[in-house]
Amino acid sequence: MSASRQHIDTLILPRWLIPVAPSGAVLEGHALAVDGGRILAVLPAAEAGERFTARETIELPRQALIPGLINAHTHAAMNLMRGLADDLPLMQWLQEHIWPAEGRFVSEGFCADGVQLATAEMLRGGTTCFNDMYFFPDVTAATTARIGMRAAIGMILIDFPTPWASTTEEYLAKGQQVRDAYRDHPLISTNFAPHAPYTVSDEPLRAVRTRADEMDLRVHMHVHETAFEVEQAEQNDGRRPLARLADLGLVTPNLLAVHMTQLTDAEIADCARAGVHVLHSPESNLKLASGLCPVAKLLDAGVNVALGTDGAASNNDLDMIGEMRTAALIGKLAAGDAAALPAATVLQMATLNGARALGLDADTGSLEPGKWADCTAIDLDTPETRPLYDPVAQIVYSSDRRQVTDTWVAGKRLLRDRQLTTIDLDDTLARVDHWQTLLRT
Ligand SMILES: CSC[C@H]1O[C@@H](n2cnc3c(O)ncnc32)[C@H](O)[C@@H]1O
Ligand SMILES: [Zn+2]
Repeated sequence: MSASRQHIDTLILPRWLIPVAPSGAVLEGHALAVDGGRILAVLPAAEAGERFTARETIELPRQALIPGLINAHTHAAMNLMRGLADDLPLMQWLQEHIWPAEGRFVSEGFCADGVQLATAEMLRGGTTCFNDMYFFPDVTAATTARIGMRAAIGMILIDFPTPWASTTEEYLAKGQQVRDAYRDHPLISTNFAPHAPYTVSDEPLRAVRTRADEMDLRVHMHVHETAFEVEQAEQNDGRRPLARLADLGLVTPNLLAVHMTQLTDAEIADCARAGVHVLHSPESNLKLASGLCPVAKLLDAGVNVALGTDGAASNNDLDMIGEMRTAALIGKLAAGDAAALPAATVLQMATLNGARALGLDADTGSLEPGKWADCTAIDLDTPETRPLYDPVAQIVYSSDRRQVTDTWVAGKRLLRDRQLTTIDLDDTLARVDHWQTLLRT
């Protein structure tokens, strides 16, 4: 009998298996079969016993297994600036605090240590993939690949000199080097990341548009974050930033527009027609009092909306479970409709929609055969999450990131029973202490 069974790497047997796609069903008594880092099958546990023998069988009798969460917008290394400048509006926060600190302290070492802290936080919170926009993207990519997490790395661009590059040509050339170094890497992908309409002028944006079209790469950018941004653009340029981006040929299915708190109904329809993806960061929008993204309207119009935390200096955490709860609650308020953004929709925003935005949905974002085994186990057998009528509602509305017990990326268990397997936490925190002492001066 066993001779006819296929020998595979891993069988995971959770109490609830929530694949997100092809259907939003919650499966009980099912198994996830993993081999070579990829999902081989999602099938009834009894059938799994008949079809497979596994090198490792992992029983998770208290847990729900979901696709790994995808943090679709962050600045990972900014974890070292968590709490550095709070309770300020965006432009004062950036101009008076964050940009001066970045000019003084951001370096290869800062980014390596900041990314190590951020990946530790994300893996402990069930996130398996993040989309990053920050200086030294080469360091972010190398650190993330060493740890074994998945990331989309932004080839950043901004009109002023920074510790990473000085001129448009240098930003683009150094970005291209990162792209070349990680071409075909199983964990690292790249995109263009011009900072925002108010910090990148037309010529560099034309260069991005040409290259993004040629390479079919995403363009990740903060857009319509605040009313001030839109008003300033109207005064200075006579157009709203989105209209300027459209004139530059950037409003396409490759645009990943972050924030989008200021949108007319006509702009929502334009985004839907153009296939723009919106990366929603509700907690950063709340903390900086930037505005409300009309998520329900965007979803109703057919826009793909994914979820991200933004950086830890404006959130102040990289907690995607908390972000789901906030997105659901604020989404209902913004829509004036308690039925808007139900839990299953928000879970999809934090998983499959993120993968779609990043162009990674053939590889991750749901628990389907052929995709990488990027998944997260959440203990729902706790006083805080009982009684349990609906596991998806319980994850979004009642659970906490500390209930995440295990996280896998490409079949590798990076968090095992709450212990990180590829990150030395003591070393990470010692490095954080060093930066805290420096930044405090
Ligand atoms: C060019 S690297 C990224 C750049 O963006 C800054 N940043 C972080 N969060 C935000 C935000 O919410 N809006 C605008 N800019 C942001 C970060 O500090 C870096 O300078
Ligand atoms: Zn941001």
